[in-house]
Amino acid sequence: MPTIGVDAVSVSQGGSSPTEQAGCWGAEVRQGAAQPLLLVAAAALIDIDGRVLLAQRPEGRSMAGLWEFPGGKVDTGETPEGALVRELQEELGIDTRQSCLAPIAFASHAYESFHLLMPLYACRTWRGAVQPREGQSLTWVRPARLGDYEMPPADAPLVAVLRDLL
Ligand SMILES: Nc1nc2c([nH]c(=O)n2[C@H]2C[C@H](O)[C@@H](COP(=O)(O)OP(=O)(O)OP(=O)(O)O)O2)c(=O)[nH]1
Repeated sequence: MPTIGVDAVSVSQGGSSPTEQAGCWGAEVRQGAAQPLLLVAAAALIDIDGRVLLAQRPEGRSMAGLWEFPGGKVDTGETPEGALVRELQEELGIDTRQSCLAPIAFASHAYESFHLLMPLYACRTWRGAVQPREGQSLTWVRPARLGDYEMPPADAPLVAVLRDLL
């Protein structure tokens, strides 16, 4: 059986240069010099009614006003899961050390000054009551209504996965 070489595949894609190709989410697929990679861990907290928690990014931060999944940057020496447990305690006052943090999707998105790599974990149980510890607004959203909330561009694929999953 004949094999198809890489050249043949390139031709079938239209022959545009790699940096001009659009990804499946309309984002530019950058090759060559990469921006620094930023690792962020985020959670889809799911309540007993199947709603997902979104937090609004406060004034003074990048992308202020947009709704996001709770979480934050993974510090040096931390695992993504460890960082997430810490962030959920800091931001929401909940304890997820004994929780099942199930990886369900990840975002890989080129922002202007960094490339975001963000695993998303589903979490259905935690200790304590969810509270906005950092002055952020919080809302519980049915999966079908996630599209009503303006979120960072990196989150679009994650919303699609959640809608399918829940
Ligand atoms: N937690 C979280 N961050 C997200 C999401 N989508 C998305 O693009 N991000 C980006 C925004 C930030 O650049 C970065 C998370 O950083 P962070 O929350 O720990 O820190 P920060 O707001 O102080 O970030 P920054 O102002 O320095 O940009 O990931 C999301 O759904 N959840």
